[in-house]
Amino acid sequence: MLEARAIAFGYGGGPLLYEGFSLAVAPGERVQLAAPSGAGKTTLARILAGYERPRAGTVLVDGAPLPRRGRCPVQLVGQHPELTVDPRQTMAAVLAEAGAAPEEVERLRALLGIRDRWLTRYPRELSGGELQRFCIARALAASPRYLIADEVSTMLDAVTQAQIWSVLLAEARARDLGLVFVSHSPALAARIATRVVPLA
Ligand SMILES: Nc1ncnc2c1ncn2[C@@H]1O[C@H](COP(=O)(O)OP(=O)(O)OP(=O)(O)O)[C@@H](O)[C@H]1O
Repeated sequence: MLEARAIAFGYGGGPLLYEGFSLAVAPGERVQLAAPSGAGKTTLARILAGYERPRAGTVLVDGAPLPRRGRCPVQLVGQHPELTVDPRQTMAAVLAEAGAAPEEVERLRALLGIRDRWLTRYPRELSGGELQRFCIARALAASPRYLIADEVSTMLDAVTQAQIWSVLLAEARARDLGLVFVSHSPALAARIATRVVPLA
């Protein structure tokens, strides 16, 4: 179980975005975080994956806090893939970061349509959609128990969006992954979600 318990968060000394927010996600559940723009969905996604520390409350996986180093059981894929890759690394190195077996990397590459010729390039030499495929492959290669997907397909055309979500859905089902996602597309959300959680 992924649990956020009594989370309070505000940026700097600013007002709280939320207080006493709790959420529990079981393996296999696909939870849509729903709230108006600016309510703090992206922030909560970062808190759940351990990238932001709440002012109060805790994030637990099976009762234990997220590990401070090593592979995190909660992986985040965000809406700005260019911010999450090292610009000095080739894409082959980015993909290898998760430390997965070569066959698994190969399988994910094939599923996500990652071309051979992209591997020797640097992040700035790929389109946003191409880069996002790498970020999704890297997150899945880290064998997460929970995946947080924050508007992962916002920048993609309809065909690529459908392809990426069908991979995410198939992987989530096959691995009994818990999924927490943010999407501004009602049609997509209705297809993916097993539950909708309002943020405020
Ligand atoms: N690093 C930051 N420092 C200060 N304020 C921030 C920071 N990041 C976000 N905010 C503010 O915190 C609030 C929540 O932002 P967040 O991106 O989590 O909202 P959101 O619900 O994901 O919005 P959207 O649906 O528009 O993407 C917003 O008012 C935003 O301006």
